[in-house]
Amino acid sequence: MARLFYMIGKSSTGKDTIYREVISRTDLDLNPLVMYTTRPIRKGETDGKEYYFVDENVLNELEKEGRVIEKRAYHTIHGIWTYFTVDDEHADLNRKDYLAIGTLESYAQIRNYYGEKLVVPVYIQVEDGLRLERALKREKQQPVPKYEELCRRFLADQADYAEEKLAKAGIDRRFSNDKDIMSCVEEVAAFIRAGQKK
Ligand SMILES: Nc1ncnc2c1ncn2[C@@H]1O[C@H](COP(=O)(O)OP(=O)(O)OP(=O)(O)O)[C@@H](O)[C@H]1O
Repeated sequence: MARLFYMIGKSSTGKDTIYREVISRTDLDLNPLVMYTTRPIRKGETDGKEYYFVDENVLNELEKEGRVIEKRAYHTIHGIWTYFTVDDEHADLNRKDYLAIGTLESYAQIRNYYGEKLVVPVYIQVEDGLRLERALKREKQQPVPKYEELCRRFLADQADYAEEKLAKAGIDRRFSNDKDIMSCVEEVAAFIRAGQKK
């Protein structure tokens, strides 16, 4: 049976980094399920890789066509950034295994859309102080660091990933990325491999 391994976690827990490592493991044969966003592209990102970077008009068109599975809008200090998943020609969930990154909320909606058996959550966590340090270091490397946005996201994450919400969504397994990134990658890869055999 095909599966969608859905990676979630607060900002700067290492999801993108772990995602890149895990998806490159040819033995796992995972396909990317790339989401869409209206947020501006960051330095080092590629359209169609981390996200499809589109504008509001494209989002409105896709919604009219009934192809938006889930969407979430963030009221940032730079305007509204919408992240969304589209039932498009890239998703062949009947035959292939996929790896995606999303939020706890989008996970719940995707699971409702595709079903519990198909969507497997992979929750990444990092101790908050360490996570804030990593977020700041990453932001400093941007041409125009957006520190207010970093703080907003940090605080929003505390509410979005509250323990009761994790419990309600049925997240019982956690992958810690407090230490060396590769040990977390190995743990996630082993979990996916075991899930593929079930
Ligand atoms: N184990 C680790 N040790 C040290 N630094 C790490 C580790 N894992 C990730 N990082 C660094 O932490 C920063 C955040 O990682 P990354 O961008 O992958 O997080 P993310 O969860 O995808 O964040 P966001 O959701 O905000 O996009 C990056 O600069 C990354 O290089």
